[in-house]
Amino acid sequence: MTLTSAIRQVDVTSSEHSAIGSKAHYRIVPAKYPARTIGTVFALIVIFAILNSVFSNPRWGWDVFAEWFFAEPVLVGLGRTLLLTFLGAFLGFLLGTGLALARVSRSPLLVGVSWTYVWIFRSIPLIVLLLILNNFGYLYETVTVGVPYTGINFFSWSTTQLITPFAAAVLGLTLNAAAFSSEIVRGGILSVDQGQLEAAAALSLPRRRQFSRIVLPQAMRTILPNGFNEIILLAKGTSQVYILALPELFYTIQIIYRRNLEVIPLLMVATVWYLVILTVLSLIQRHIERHYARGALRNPPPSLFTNVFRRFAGPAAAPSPTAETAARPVERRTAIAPLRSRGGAVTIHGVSKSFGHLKVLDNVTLTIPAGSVTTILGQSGSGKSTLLRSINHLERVDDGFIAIDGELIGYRQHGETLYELKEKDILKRRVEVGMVFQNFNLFPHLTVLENIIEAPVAVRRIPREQADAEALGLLARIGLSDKAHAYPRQLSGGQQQRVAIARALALKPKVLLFDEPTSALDPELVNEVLDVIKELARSGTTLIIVTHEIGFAREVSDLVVFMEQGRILETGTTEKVFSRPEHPRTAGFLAKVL
Ligand SMILES: Nc1ncnc2c1ncn2[C@@H]1O[C@H](COP(=O)(O)OP(=O)(O)OP(=O)(O)O)[C@@H](O)[C@H]1O
Repeated sequence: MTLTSAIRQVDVTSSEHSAIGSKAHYRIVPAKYPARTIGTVFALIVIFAILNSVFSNPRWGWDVFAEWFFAEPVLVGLGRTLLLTFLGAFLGFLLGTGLALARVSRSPLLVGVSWTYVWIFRSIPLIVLLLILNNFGYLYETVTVGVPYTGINFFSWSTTQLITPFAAAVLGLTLNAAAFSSEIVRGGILSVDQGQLEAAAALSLPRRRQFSRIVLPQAMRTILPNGFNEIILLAKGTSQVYILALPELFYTIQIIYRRNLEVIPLLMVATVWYLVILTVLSLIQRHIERHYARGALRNPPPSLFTNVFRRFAGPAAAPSPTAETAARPVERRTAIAPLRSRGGAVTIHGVSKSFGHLKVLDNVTLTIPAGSVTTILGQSGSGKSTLLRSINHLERVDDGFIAIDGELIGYRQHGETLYELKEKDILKRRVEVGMVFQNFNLFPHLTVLENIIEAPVAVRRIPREQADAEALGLLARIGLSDKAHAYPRQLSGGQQQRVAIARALALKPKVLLFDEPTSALDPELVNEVLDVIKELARSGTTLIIVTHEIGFAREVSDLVVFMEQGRILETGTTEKVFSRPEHPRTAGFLAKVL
C-alpha cells in the first residue's frame, strides 16, 4: 500500500466515524446464532417428549405416588434419613477436621495415627463396617469404663444395649465420613498459601486464631464443593443402613412395595424425596460458598437477590460505586507522626544458619541503633532475607542469638544456656517486631480495615472501636481512607503494600522489617511505597530494609550493610559505604548497580 492510499483510507475511516458520531440514538441488532437457536428448539422438543411420556404412561402410577408421597411411614423414614445424614455429616466432619489437623501437625505420632485411620476406614466398605459394628456385642459383651489392668471399673454396659442398630448406623456413617472428610479438610488447608501463615505469625496471632481466622476461612473455598459432595453421598449412602433393618427412607419404601407390589411409583417417591434433599443441600451450599467467597474475586457477581432487585427496581436503583468513588476528593497523605517515642536497638550476635549443607548465614554479628534506618544490600542469594526473617524468629537460627533492647527473641537465657521458647511465648515477643513482605501477604478474605485491626484486637486486646479509629488514622496517613472496606484484591499492588505497612504499624512495633517491599511492584507503583517508607524513616521506629532500590537506600539509610555468601562484608554510614567502600566486593557491587 502506498503512503497516499493509506492516507486516503484513514480519511475514509475518520469520515465514517464522524458520520456515526453525529447521530444521537441507534438501534442495536444483536448478533444471530442459528446453531444455538436450533439446539435450544431441539432440547425443548426432547424435554417435552420425555415429560409427556412420563406423565401420560399410566404404568408410572402417579396416583399411587400421590397416595404415598406424604404417607406417615414414608415421612418417618425420611426423618430418619435426614437425622442420620445430619449426625453422620456433623460428627464425621468434626472427627475428620481433627484427623486433618493431626495429619498436618509436626508430631510424627499424630501424623501416623491420622494416616492409619484414613487408610483403614477408606478401605472398608461402609456396608461391612455397619455389619461389624452391629455384631460388636459378639466380640465384646460389655463396654466398661475404668482404670486399665487394676480391676477398678466406674461404669459397665451391655454392648448390645449400647450399640443399637441406630447407634451402629450413626457410628458407621461417622467413622466412614470422617476418613473421607479428613482428606477434604487437609486438601483445603494445604491450598492456603504459606505466606498467609507467615503473615499471621509475624503479626503474633495465637496459633488457634491463625487457624480459625486466617487458614480455615480461606481453606473453606476448597473444602466446600468437595465437602458438600461428601454430604450428598452420605445422604444417599444412608440407604445402606437397610442392612441393619433400620427403616430409613429407602428401607421403608422397600417394605411398602413388597406388600403392595407398586414398585415403580414407590421408587419414584424415594427418588423425588432424594431430589428434594439434594436441592435443599445445593441451595445451602450456594449460600455458604458465597459467604466464604468474600474477597476472593476482584468483581464478585451480584447475588440472586441483588439480580432480582435490580430487575424490578431498574438499574438506576443500585448506586454506582464508580460514581461514588469519582465524587470523592482525591485524598492527600498526611505526614506519619512518630508512632512511638523510641524504636528498639537490635543486637545480632554470632548468628549462623544452614539449610541442609548450604550455610546461608555465617557468624553474622551486627548492632543496629534504636530509631535508625538500616538497609541490607547484597547479591541475590547472599542471605539478606534469611537474616531479616531470623530477627523476628520466622527462621530459627542454628547458632548465636538476636535481641531487641536486650531481650532475646525466641530464647530464654539461663547462665550460659539458651532455652528455646514455646511458640506462644515467641508470639508474645514478636509483637515488638513488625514485618512487611515482598508479596504483601494481606489476608484476601478480610477487608483492608479488618486486615489492620486483626492483630491489635486479637493480640493487644484493644477494644474494637479504638482499633477501628486507629486503623482509619493509619489509612489516612497512607492516603487510603476510601479503601477501608475494599478487599485486598480490589487494590493495586502499590496500595496493597501500603496497607501491609499500615497493618504492621498497627501493632506499634519497636522494629519494622521490610523484605524487598517494592520488588513485586510495577515500576510506576514503586515510588508510592518508597514515599511511605521515607515518611516512616523519620518516625522513630527502627527500620531494617532489604532492598534492591539502591537510590532509595542511599537516600534513606543511616546504616548500610553489605552481605555476601551469608557474611557481612562491610557495614557503615551511607556516606562511607557509597563513597568510600572498604571492601573491593562492595565497590564492585555498587559499581554494577549504580
Ligand atoms: N527454606 C529454605 N530452604 C532451603 N534453602 C533456602 C531456604 N530459604 C532460603 N534458602 C537459600 O538460602 C540462600 C539465601 O536465601 P535468601 O532468600 O536469604 O537470599 P537473599 O539474599 O535474600 O536473596 P534475594 O535477594 O534473591 O531475595 C539462597 O541460596 C536460598 O536458595
